[in-house]
Amino acid sequence: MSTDVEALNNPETLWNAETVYRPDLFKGKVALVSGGGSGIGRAVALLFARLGATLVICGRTAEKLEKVAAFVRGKGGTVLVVPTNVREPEQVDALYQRIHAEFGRLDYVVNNAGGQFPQNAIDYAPKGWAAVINNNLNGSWYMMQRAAQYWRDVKTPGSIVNIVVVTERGMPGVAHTVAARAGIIGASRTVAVEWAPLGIRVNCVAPGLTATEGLEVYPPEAQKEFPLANPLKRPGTPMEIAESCIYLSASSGSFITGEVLTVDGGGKLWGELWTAGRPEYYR
Ligand SMILES: CCCCCCC/C=C/C(=O)SCCNC(=O)CCNC(=O)[C@H](O)C(C)(C)COP(=O)(O)OP(=O)(O)OC[C@H]1O[C@@H](n2cnc3c(N)ncnc32)[C@H](O)[C@@H]1OP(=O)(O)O
Ligand SMILES: NC(=O)C1=CN([C@@H]2O[C@H](COP(=O)(O)OP(=O)(O)OC[C@H]3O[C@@H](n4cnc5c(N)ncnc54)[C@H](OP(=O)(O)O)[C@@H]3O)[C@@H](O)[C@H]2O)C=CC1
Repeated sequence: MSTDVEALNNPETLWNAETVYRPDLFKGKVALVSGGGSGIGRAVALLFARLGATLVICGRTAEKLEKVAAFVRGKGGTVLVVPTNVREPEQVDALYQRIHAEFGRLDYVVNNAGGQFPQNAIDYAPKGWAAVINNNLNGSWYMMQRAAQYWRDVKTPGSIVNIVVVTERGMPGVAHTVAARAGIIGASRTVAVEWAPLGIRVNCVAPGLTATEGLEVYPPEAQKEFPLANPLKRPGTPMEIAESCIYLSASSGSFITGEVLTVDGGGKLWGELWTAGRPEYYR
């Protein structure tokens, strides 16, 4: 892939990238981004911070989070780092308690933490299936349910954006994650109705192939075919996904709930993604 993944994910580049949003959009607001230490999550976190939000980032690896935090603090922003494994409900609970103790409010959650490995579904070990479901269905659910409980208890409105994958045509090589994300999309549509009386909006962003360091887990034969992923014949950028998350979180999204915003360069209409390599039959 000729795309310069490192440059597109460089914090300074992201911080200075053009954005359609005004600098004080989130002044006085608090935003939580899971998986904020790398890739899409870092881009979303940096954009929230740039637009004036107080930022909370979580993920399993403290060092990655601290690097992002140091960068934002260097720009004058306020950041709280809470290392958290979203698969552990007690850790998720402690995260929300900490946010309340530090800031006394929370306005936006972008539920981005997640991941999977490419393998033909017929070969999944039960432990592998369970790990991906735990990460992407259970972990995302704990994060969104706890956010809703928080907003119910403090009686303030809130917005959740769940990062999922494009599920319409499935995606060979990652059936486990497609199953998990389809579950989150279904849950989001359902709780969008249940939680509307609480002033809580719940939406999803479904990125297509996006240029992050996370793509390194895919085999070279899959990477070679990345330009076939969509009619624009390029990966999306972390900034493009970040701006779509801001669109749904901010007042631009105030009449949108239970929706899935697909940001995939048209990939669900035309494109091929063989994440574990293309089988002979389809050559
Ligand atoms: C072609 C491009 C695709 C574009 C679009 C696709 C949509 C999404 C793209 C992205 O998400 S990009 C990147 C996002 N980041 C990641 O995916 C992070 C990397 N992945 C992981 O960290 C792991 O896959 C994980 C399983 C999610 C981590 O969970 P955990 O730490 O619990 O797992 P492990 O202990 O490592 O493994 C548990 C279990 O899982 C099986 N397994 C893990 N890796 C593989 C593998 N490479 N191949 C086959 N099986 C695997 C295995 O059963 C493991 O158990 P043990 O064998 O270790 O006992
Ligand atoms: N890049 C792409 O093409 C696409 C990505 N996505 C999704 O977007 C999201 C971001 O991916 P991307 O930025 O590309 O890849 P990354 O691997 O860079 O991001 C995943 C982030 O999630 C964190 N994370 C993973 N598991 C957990 C966990 N159990 N608890 C807390 N944090 C966790 C990771 O941090 P740590 O390991 O330190 O915990 C990491 O920061 C993922 O959900 C991914 O599946 C969806 C479609 C396409």
